[in-house]
Amino acid sequence: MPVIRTLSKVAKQALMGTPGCGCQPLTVAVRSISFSPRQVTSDASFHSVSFSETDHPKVLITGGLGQLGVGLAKLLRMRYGKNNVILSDIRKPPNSVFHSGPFIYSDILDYKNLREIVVNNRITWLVHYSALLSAVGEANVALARSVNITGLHNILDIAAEHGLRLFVPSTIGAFGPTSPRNPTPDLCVQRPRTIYGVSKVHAELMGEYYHHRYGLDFRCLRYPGIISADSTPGGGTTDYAVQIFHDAIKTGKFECNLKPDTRLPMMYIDDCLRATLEVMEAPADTLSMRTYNINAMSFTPEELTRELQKQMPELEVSYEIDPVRQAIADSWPMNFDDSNARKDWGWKHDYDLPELVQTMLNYFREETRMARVN
Ligand SMILES: NC(=O)c1ccc[n+]([C@@H]2O[C@H](COP(=O)([O-])OP(=O)(O)OC[C@H]3O[C@@H](n4cnc5c(N)ncnc54)[C@H](O)[C@@H]3O)[C@@H](O)[C@H]2O)c1
Ligand SMILES: C[C@@H](O)[C@H](N)C(=O)O
Repeated sequence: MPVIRTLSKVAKQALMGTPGCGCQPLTVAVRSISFSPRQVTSDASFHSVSFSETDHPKVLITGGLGQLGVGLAKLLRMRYGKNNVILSDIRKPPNSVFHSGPFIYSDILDYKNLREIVVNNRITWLVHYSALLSAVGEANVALARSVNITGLHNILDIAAEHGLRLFVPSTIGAFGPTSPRNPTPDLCVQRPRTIYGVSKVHAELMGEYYHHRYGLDFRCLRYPGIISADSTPGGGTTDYAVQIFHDAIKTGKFECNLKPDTRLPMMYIDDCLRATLEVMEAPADTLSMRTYNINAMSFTPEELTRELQKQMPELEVSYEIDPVRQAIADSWPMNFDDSNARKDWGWKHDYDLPELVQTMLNYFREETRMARVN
């Protein structure tokens, strides 16, 4: 009974806020009475690992076989050692991925399995990449709701129980038609019209709530559309900007599913992965917020085509608009204001449109050359 009374007092303080003091004292109060978001058995705290800044973190990446996970694992393994970064997914990994470092099956909807992986591998950082993206999410709302929302709840509880540092990416898709679109600041109206966007706003808010309520070290970046050469996108609205390179090299022709003047924020994968590493390593006291926009460039299909045609004048682009993707794109930011990330933890992108196009073409040309040699 006294515990319940103390808890409700703590909860009341959390809701009302304490003038002149930050969230830290509340966090300490909550932890000192061992209040965790989900009922846990007593052995859970025995297995939890405290991460000292001088140690290497032990990282688990969920949804790691998508467009971004393998590249992130490579970057983190270079920094923390091969065996300190575990990739996981529900799909079978290709040989090259399986032999490049630890891989494990993990379905984020299976709470016990997740917990077992975190405990047995003494995980200290969790990068939560599993999700259904915007276009596939609209095609399967029930599954998107389950993976993106129920799965996130499992991740938050596991991370809070085991004192993990948790990274969850958000997206330009977390904004909607009533948000300011050019530029979109960190804090503004967020009323997305896709299940993907709704689930990502939910993730931002839940992560920040767990941070204030339970002291969870939650970190979140809103990624723009990510462009990569050696991995394929998983069904998003910005995928055209990757597909155009494949088709340009293979056939010299591309059919674009967005209108020529659809402007969206975009980023080369190396910038995205480096930003993720940098925000994960940033000292907590540099983070004035827990969810940041990050930006690099912003372009339309027409502008991307023109940049490509500087090197491939024969490239032909036609337009066959997909109404679902177009409606999504028309509700998203055109430009992202990432001044807080630049100010707080020194975010700076390396790739603008010309460097992006050059790097992508170099990759595909080299791949074609190698294929001819073999
Ligand atoms: N790629 C982008 O342009 C972009 C932009 C903004 C944000 N993001 C975010 O970054 C993260 C990674 O994006 P991505 O492009 O690699 O996504 P992706 O769609 O390519 O990969 C997602 C992975 O999640 C896995 N998955 C699905 N259900 C699962 C489950 N139940 N348990 C475990 N794994 C499951 C899939 O098998 C897939 O490999 C996502 O959260 C996405 O929202 C991506
Ligand atoms: C923008 C991002 O979240 C993803 N590439 C999508 O289009 O759905």
